[in-house]
Amino acid sequence: MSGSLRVLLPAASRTLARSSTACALKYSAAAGPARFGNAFQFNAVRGLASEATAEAEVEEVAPLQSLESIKEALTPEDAARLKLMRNIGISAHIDSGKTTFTERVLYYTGRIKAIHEVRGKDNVGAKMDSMDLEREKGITIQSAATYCDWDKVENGETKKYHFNLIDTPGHIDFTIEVERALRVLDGAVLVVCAVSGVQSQTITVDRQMRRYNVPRITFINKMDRMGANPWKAIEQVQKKLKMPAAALQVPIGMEDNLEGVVDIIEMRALYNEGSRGEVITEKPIPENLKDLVEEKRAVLIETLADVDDEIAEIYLNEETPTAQQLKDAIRRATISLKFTPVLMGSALANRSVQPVLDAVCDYLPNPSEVSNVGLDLTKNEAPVSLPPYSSLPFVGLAFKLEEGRFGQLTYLRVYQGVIKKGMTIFNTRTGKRTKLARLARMHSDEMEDVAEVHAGEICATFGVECSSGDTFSDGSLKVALSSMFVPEPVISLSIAPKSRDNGNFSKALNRFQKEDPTFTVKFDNESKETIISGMGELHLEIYVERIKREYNVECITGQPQVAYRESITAPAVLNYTHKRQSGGAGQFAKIVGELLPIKDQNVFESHVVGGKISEKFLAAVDKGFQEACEKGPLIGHKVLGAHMIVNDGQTHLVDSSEIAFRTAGYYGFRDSFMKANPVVLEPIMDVTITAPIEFQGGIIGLMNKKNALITDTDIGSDEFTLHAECSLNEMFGFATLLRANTQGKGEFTLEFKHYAQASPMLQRQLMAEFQKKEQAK
Ligand SMILES: Nc1nc2c(ncn2[C@@H]2O[C@H](COP(=O)(O)OP(=O)(O)OP(=O)(O)O)[C@@H](O)[C@H]2O)c(=O)[nH]1
Repeated sequence: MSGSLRVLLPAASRTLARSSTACALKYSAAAGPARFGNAFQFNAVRGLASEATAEAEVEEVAPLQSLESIKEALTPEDAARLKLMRNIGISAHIDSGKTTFTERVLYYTGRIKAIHEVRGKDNVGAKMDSMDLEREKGITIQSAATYCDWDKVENGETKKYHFNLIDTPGHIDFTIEVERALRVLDGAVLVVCAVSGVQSQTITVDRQMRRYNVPRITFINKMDRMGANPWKAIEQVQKKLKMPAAALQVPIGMEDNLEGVVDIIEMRALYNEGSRGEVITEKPIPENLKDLVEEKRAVLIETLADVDDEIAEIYLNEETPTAQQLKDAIRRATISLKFTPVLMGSALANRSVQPVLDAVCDYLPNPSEVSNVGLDLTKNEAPVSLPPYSSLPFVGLAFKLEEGRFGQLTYLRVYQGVIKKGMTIFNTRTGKRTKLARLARMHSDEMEDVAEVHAGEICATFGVECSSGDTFSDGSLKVALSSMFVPEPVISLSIAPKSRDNGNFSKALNRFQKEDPTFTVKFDNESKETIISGMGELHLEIYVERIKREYNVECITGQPQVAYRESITAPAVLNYTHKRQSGGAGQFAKIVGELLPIKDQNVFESHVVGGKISEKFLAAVDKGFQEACEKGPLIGHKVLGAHMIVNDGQTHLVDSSEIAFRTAGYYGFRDSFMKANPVVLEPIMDVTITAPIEFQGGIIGLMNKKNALITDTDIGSDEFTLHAECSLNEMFGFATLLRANTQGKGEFTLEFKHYAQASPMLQRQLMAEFQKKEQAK
């Protein structure tokens, strides 16, 4: 995937992405989940984080300031403020009920006065789905940020917790939104459907959360549905997500008769009463549930004993832990990513949402319990920790850009210090300074102006020139939180406005490109076409629709095209001389070396000794090589997997120049490439299809026809899920096909898996098409 970063990120982030990997092992798990500035570091340390979890005693990352000044920096007011703050996301498979759940959270916390359903009859739509398109399709496309306060009673005292909440989309095509949200969150609620259990997207978001070390609590929703089975869902969390999990509750009644839950830690029954379930009434545990409660409490203790030393000791001594001991252990194990506590209820039926809010306070970390790591740009990008204390200099990350009614809106997470209206902030990538005219806290598409925002918080600013992923400081620090993991676009299509462009078409493309790094736009000089690329058909379809609705520009689009890659399968000799003698100054450059296959990246290396070719000329060869990799010789697609080594060559005193060496790099590569057994690679996708059981045979037949490799099938009570690997090429138009074959009841997701060699027939066909196009020029 490194190729994607090289292509998609601005130059500064590129350097960070590469160099920071080297210091990845300076990782501290002991202090809680460490967040690195860069996803690649996560990949590098993920093994540590997920396998050894918090036991991994790795060197702690030093803070920017001295330890003494850090200690002094934490004022008692700040400590109290942070203790009551939670930055959380809500993630799940499509249609699990995230938006419905969030709507209840906003209602119960008093943030909104009425509940509107997703695709509800009142035509208002849920608060968090603010785009028209979202309300129409009933899906969440953009993540929306909001905040609310939750009054929690602790030992008879009411404490006001402050939540920053991000609703994230479930569709794989909008996966970058999920990645962005996770980067800035300290914890998450994973919503799982009580009937469907762990689904394909649950696994994807879980993987994303692991990448960003986000602790999570699990909420099993839709307990009011027929066939709801929380125990099966928990088993799936353990097996499919490979995460120790246990219920903290037992449902009172099921399906239509769901009344509330038994809290098996405090041993009390909690009933939702009132027309919106807003009143929680505590009662003794119903007689008929006592055995089940005992059984599930024992399971909870046993599961915790496996992941927490204190509970293990109590368990081995055959003692019973107290409620407080259990709570402390759950908190420790959840924050160190060793366990996920499971709660259950129904958002739609207004059952048992409030205990989830209590669990967020009890078990998810506050910003000071997550160690965030930045890179010190003045010290060779050495990792530095950024404690969320208000008295330290300001550092913030722009994690999302959005064109709002009031101009460009930039969402910021404040990692350190305080951001104030009127202050000048400094973009550590571009060096640009901006005076902050406005600062706001967002509530979906509405906002509330504020004068200052403290460390740990999320806010929005206006008119700040930047790209998504840029770091800001007050000017006294030069640190970068660096970029997020950016998946590579796998699909492209040509697009043109139906009538003459009055500027709106380009405006729309510029804006979407800036907001969404997985959406790219380029102009193909040869075909004179504008090409947009993205993560799937739906992803691009949504943008075409938004250009029409938001910019009033109807577009004509071409057939979707697969992003193929060209690669080599054997080593080849490099020996190329570029010589030109036509009047004026001549050109001369000779390079000798080899071309080798390498996995998932393109690398240029020089082994030239004794200054036979100067550094300047070698850099020019590298440029020529990179240029050639942009358009391969076979079918004009990007090259992936080429390692060019130059170990010898020749220069001419007068005729050698950078241009000459760049040309030699370009043509030398192409020449060797053709001798290195070249092949075309095509994207292979992970396909997950869910549909009612009666369609199983038909769908298997459909996938066999597409030469898909069926890797797994799961049969539920009324639905089945099929997992397969299939080339993207074969999956075009699958939405229509699946609809037709399942009476519109089937669903599927596609996720890029890897590149694999295309069949000889497809290669021949693509090459013939390319040659025809070249000849027609
Ligand atoms: N029976 C039942 N239906 C629910 C429940 N929660 C949500 N739903 C329904 O499930 C559907 C999907 O709910 P959403 O809240 O839009 O789900 P989502 O996860 O936000 O969906 P995306 O944004 O498309 O990913 C809607 O029709 C809801 O009314 C529940 O607790 N019980």
